[in-house]
Amino acid sequence: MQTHGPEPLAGEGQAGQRTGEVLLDVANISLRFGGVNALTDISFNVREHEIRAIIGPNGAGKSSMLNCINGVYAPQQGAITFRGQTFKHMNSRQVAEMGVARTFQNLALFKGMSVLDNIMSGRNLKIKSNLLWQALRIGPAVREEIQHREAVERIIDFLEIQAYRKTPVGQLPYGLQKRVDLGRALAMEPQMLLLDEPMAGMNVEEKQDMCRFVLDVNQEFGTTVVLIEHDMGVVMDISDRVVVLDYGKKIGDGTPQEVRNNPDVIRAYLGAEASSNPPQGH
Ligand SMILES: Nc1ncnc2c1ncn2[C@@H]1O[C@H](COP(=O)(O)OP(=O)(O)OP(=O)(O)O)[C@@H](O)[C@H]1O
Repeated sequence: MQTHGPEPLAGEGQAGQRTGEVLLDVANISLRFGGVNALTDISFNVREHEIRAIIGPNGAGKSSMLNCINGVYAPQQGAITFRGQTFKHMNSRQVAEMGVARTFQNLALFKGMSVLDNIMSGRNLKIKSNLLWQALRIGPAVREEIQHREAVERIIDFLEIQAYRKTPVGQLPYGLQKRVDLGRALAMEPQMLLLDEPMAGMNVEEKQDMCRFVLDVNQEFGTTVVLIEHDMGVVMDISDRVVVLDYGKKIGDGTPQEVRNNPDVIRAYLGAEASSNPPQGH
């Protein structure tokens, strides 16, 4: 398989001896919207168990990249290979079935439904019994429902949201809603989790909690994480490697330390009036 970017050997990730083989390989992706080149010839890879960040100024192409990976957008050029299987025209459901789950920048939860039911909705792909069995609550449907409920309860415990199990999601503070969104993605038991700005709009305490949960998911379940994040302190703290995009092009790729010292990256952030928020970390 073709690989890209600086190559730590398997097991040499920043966070210790835990990264493995290449799980996701993005090769020469280009995506256009009419006259806008959202992505131009982007290549990078993600290793098993890695936390890989995608950063860049506003409009750099980060969400577009995530949308290509999970089948929302079909790039005009390039190929994406997940677990050795290359997909060009795969839709979101097919990508999800392969083990890729995603959270969204703007929450896409069912606000009137309880925390429990929202997380349960993440199990849809895993429900095997047919609709008639489910409606009649007979046979395998009952056993299956018990299993799914147990899995959801484990996630609720893991995310420490037991007190809100029955609360309609719309009544929760924003930070907790983001946690429920993570829970719904985890309910798919994904091999790879795509997080689109998981800390956006959070206060310091909520960010610390979310960081802890992302690290715990990565370490306890071995889930590979790809995240878009604007908070450079968070990115520098929790990522093994970072891809930097600017105007749809890749301008940096490496460990947080390498990216922080990359003159192109510094220039892009300063140029994008982000001088108050260059990639310095804490
Ligand atoms: N569906 C679309 N139709 C037309 N243009 C789009 C579409 N999605 C993204 N773009 C354009 O592609 C470019 C990259 O946008 P994208 O949202 O991927 O950037 P981003 O790095 O995620 O930005 P932000 O940090 O502001 O969320 C922008 O110029 C944007 O206007």
